[in-house]
Amino acid sequence: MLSVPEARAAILAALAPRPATRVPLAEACGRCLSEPAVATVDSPPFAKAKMDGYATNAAECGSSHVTLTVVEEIPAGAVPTRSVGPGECAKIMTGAPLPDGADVVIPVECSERIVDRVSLSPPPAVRPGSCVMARGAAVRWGETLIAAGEPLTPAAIGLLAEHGFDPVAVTPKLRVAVLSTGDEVVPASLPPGPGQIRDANGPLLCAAIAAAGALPLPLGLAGDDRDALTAKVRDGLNADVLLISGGVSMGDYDLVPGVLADCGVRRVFHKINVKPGKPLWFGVTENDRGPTAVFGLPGNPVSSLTGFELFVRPALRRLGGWSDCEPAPLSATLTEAIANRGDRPLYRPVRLTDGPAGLSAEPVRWAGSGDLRGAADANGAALIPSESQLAAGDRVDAIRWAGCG
Ligand SMILES: Nc1nc2c(c(=O)[nH]1)N[C@H]1C(S)=C(S)[C@@H](COP(=O)(O)OP(=O)(O)OC[C@H]3O[C@@H](n4cnc5c(N)ncnc54)[C@H](O)[C@@H]3O)O[C@H]1N2
Ligand code: MOO
Repeated sequence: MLSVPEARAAILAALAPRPATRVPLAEACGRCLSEPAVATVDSPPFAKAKMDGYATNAAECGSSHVTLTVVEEIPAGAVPTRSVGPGECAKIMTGAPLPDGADVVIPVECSERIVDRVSLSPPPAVRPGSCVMARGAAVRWGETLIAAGEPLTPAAIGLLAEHGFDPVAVTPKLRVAVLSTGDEVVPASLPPGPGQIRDANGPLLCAAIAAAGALPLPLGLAGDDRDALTAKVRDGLNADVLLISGGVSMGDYDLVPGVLADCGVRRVFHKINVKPGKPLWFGVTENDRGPTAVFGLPGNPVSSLTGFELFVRPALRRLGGWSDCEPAPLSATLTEAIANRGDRPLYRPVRLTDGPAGLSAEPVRWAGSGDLRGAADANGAALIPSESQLAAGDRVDAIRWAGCG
């Protein structure tokens, strides 16, 4: 059986970033540029006033009182029509270009206007550049703004806008189909009959997909019937990724691996040495739309969630062109003793909290891979090695789940 790192490496090796698409900049947040963005202008493009006030030369500001002639007014958006010489200044608004001859702005609070002259009380130690943002202080033309493979943040979107990247070439928003299986499962909106349960995995996985910045495509439910399951799977293979929950283990009705093989999905691996999530199945297939990555996630809801965080999210990052696809490695201090008597490494739901002594991991009450109550109290998982007994204060590796603070 593959270890977690081996399984993740096999997934990342089997997948490649999707080809770029041009989208309006407003739709690009969270996605990756397909090539680096290079500055098209200096920023700011001209030396500009950082305060409303009077632009003049620092040489005029040597004494605590100085009276200057106001030669013009420069609102933001206007261009100075003349330079300022000795004994002169220009009234200027925040964001307006400095006139030639000026290298400081004295804030309006330090001034008293007398018709076309102004009496300034410059703050002590005014130096050239005071209250001025120099041309190119933030960015120089031609420098790399954002590398390919970095997910775009709101600030990055603003930076791209500043340099005219609209529309912008990014990896496409991934479409992720979600199918829940099992005769016992009914939609969450309906009352379950005897022996039945509501579908928790469909809504859980759709929420995790959305939190990962992809587009969930809910396919609903398929019972333990080979033909019905095959029809739904074929539908799901039109997406970039298909997630199927349930039916991947050893039971007589665990039809998923067989149906996927019938549908031409090439198995990369089945089963991982981890708890929860051991029976996870992963494969890929090619069709008219390009490759589809297929995950058979174990039916227990916390197994599906763990499988998503450990394997599906990195796969989405890989397809989305991220340069770093691995879950962020965290190290936390256990707040209480915890044992793993099993023979598989355990990703134990915990509450991760930042404190003065660093990150702590508090095990939540948890009854195992069917216990969503415990998982909902957690915001991540701590890795407890197989057959180990850890004490309060021991350090553990941890991961944070998406969408949890
Ligand atoms: N003989 C063996 N039995 C099992 C093994 C094994 O190695 N040998 N592995 C166990 C492990 S570990 C897990 S995890 C489960 C996963 O099995 P399946 O993926 O086949 O899932 P199901 O049997 O369909 O369901 C398991 C469990 O989860 C419930 N479930 C299923 N779908 C949903 C849903 N959409 N929402 C909420 N709950 C769901 C289902 O009713 C079962 O209780 O197999 C073990 N068995
Ligand atoms: O690995 Mo299963 O996922 O124990 O619950």
